[in-house]
Amino acid sequence: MSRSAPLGAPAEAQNVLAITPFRRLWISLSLSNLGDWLSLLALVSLAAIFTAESSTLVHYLAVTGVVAIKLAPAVLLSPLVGSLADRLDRRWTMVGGDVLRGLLYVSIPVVGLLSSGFALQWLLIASLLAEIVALLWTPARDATIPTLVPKRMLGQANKLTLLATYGAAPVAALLFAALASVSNLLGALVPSMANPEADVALYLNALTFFVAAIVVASLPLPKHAVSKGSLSPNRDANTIHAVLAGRTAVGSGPLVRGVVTGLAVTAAAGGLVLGVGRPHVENLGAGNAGFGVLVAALFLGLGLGVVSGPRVLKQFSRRRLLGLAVVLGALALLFTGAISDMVLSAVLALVLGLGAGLTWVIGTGLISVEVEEEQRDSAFALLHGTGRLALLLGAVLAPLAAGFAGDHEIPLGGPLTYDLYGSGLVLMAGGLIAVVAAVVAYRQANTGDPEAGPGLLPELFAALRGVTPTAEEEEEARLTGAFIVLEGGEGAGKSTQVRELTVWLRDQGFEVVGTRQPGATKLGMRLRGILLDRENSHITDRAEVLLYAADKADHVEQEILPALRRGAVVISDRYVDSLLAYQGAGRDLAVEDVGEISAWATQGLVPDLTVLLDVRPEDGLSRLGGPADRIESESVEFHTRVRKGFRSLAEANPDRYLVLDAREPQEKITREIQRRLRPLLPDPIDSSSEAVTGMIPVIRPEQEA
Ligand SMILES: Nc1ncnc2c1ncn2[C@@H]1O[C@H](COP(=O)(O)OP(=O)(O)O)[C@@H](O)[C@H]1O
Ligand SMILES: Cc1cn([C@H]2C[C@H](O)[C@@H](COP(=O)(O)OP(=O)(O)O)O2)c(=O)[nH]c1=O
Repeated sequence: MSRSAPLGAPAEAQNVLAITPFRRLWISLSLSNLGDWLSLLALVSLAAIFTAESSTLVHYLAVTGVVAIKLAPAVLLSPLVGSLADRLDRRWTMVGGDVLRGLLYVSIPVVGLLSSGFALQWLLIASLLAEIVALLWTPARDATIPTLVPKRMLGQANKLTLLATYGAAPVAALLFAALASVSNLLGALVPSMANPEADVALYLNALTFFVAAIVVASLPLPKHAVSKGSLSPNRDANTIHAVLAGRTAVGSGPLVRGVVTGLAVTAAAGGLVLGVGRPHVENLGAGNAGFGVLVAALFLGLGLGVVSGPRVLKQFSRRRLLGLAVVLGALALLFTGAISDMVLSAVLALVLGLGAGLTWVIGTGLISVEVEEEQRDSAFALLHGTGRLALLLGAVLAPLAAGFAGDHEIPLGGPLTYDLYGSGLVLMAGGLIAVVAAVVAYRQANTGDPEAGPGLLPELFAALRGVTPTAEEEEEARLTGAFIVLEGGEGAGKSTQVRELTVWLRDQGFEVVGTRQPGATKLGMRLRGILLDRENSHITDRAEVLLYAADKADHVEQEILPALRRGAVVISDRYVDSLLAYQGAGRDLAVEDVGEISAWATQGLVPDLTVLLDVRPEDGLSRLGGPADRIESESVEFHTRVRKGFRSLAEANPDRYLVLDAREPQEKITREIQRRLRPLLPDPIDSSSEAVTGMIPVIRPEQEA
């Protein structure tokens, strides 16, 4: 179906959480992730608290150090450690990893208590060790999921894992804010704690890891052969490699460049807020609670953007919306820096997260629809890689730059002064650069848009009023199903295969529409009656073309297009090739003329795959029972021309055809078609739901057990 988007996902009726081992693993993952995010906030806060008395530069540098240690290993080192992880037992890697991380996090406040001089150093060392352990733990987790969940439910399982990973962030941030707001109480209860909220966050964090370890230890995991083969680093996990390899995808047009630039801008903006957020809220007079709220707002906005993206302004150009989302994120960053108010900063962080989330879903959506299949994988790899690198660079460079810029008091004359802090300066400067880059991204994404409608504002107003810009655009956006056609001469076995495939696909949870031409609609039934009635031998060749074409027009508009818009898989017994072969080649009319008429009648809808069951007319006709209809009773020469017609159509377009010998046993033919169809069916992971940030490596669709 040349106009369509990728295939629709199977309607997943069952709930993957009903699988007990997966549910337990998922709970343990959610706990570990919650602990992980909590530790990021606690460590940044501790680093800020430990250096509160030091110079501004040291203060900011300590924050830089923690952020770099928490984020960099996952982005830069995962391929090296990932291949080592393949050689270890998964269960014990996860259990050991959780226990070790728990112990390391407990050790941070304990060492702080025993030797305050060594506290900051140990904090940095222990967090680095914990991150290295996490690098081994993540691939073990990723490889365990496919062993617990049937293949067809992997997509759902991966979405839930992503939810556990990123959904944990706002929960952890709010929890941290809550802890901070009761810190006086905590301090009074346990007077020996130097930094109550950060210490309690770390103890809680350790507890989540210990519980996660117990859950995983008791999981009934199937034994797996520990890989002893050569090291095989996962290409996608290596961010730098992915970015380098994906550069070729940039050549595929300004759209990819626009999406990559846009994501880099919003990811870096998010990184800036993570990086200088703690010192920034301190400058605004809010401590740890403010930092928790800021991070929670950022991630809530992100989640909101990802979830609402596909539904926002449905009738508005996706390319323009992408550009606007990037601009929105950049402006939010600029204002966060310029406005010294905690509540407004939190609202702006939410808007920034929203912009980043929208950029991510709209960008990935555009790439999966508009980038050629061969380029698509490298475009996604490039997108993931740049997003993660930009986030890391933003988060690490921001406190560094803020430290060098320093905090200043600008006299405004008289007793009035304006406090210009390094953190605010970095956010504003970053915001300015981001706005410029966002405008570039907007232009790139909208260069050469074949469907560019009226100007931005008229289209925006029209979309807000709910006016459809063009009927075509709307259709384009909505064809998400798959269209498969079976063709061939009389008695080739088409109806038999349509039946088999329908059952097979329904079993996998797809909505399937098995249909045929002519005669699938009310009008079609009447036309079929006229066309196949042997009494109607007077029908002229041209009239015959138009009658079959009328059936197709009705069928496409009333049945096929609505089903494809719903995301169904449509399998049709005969389509336009029958018209070209029977009326074009068979009747000896000009195939080009017949082609034009059928393209007009079918609104240009082309199948994703046409299976030609090739059969000699004598063999096919001999399989049929009952009296021959008007077409079946044509001469063998006519049917031989039809067969040639089909074969030359398939030869002219081998990518879109599967030609099979109809004399083969029926089951073998079914298997061959299934094999060809499988890669066309939806990927178990929905690419639009993949990770936007790089804290934890992107979950890969499938890994061999
Ligand atoms: N691969 C096959 N080998 C032998 N007979 C077959 C095969 N596929 C189908 N048939 C039989 O041939 C006849 C015609 O099949 P059918 O699917 O109705 O063909 P079509 O729809 O192409 O006219 C049926 O009796 C069917 O059982
Ligand atoms: C769809 C279509 C069918 N036909 C012919 C082929 C068939 O002989 C007839 C449809 O009959 P049908 O019984 O559906 O085919 P089969 O017997 O192979 O299952 O109409 C055309 O000539 N042009 C067309 O465009």
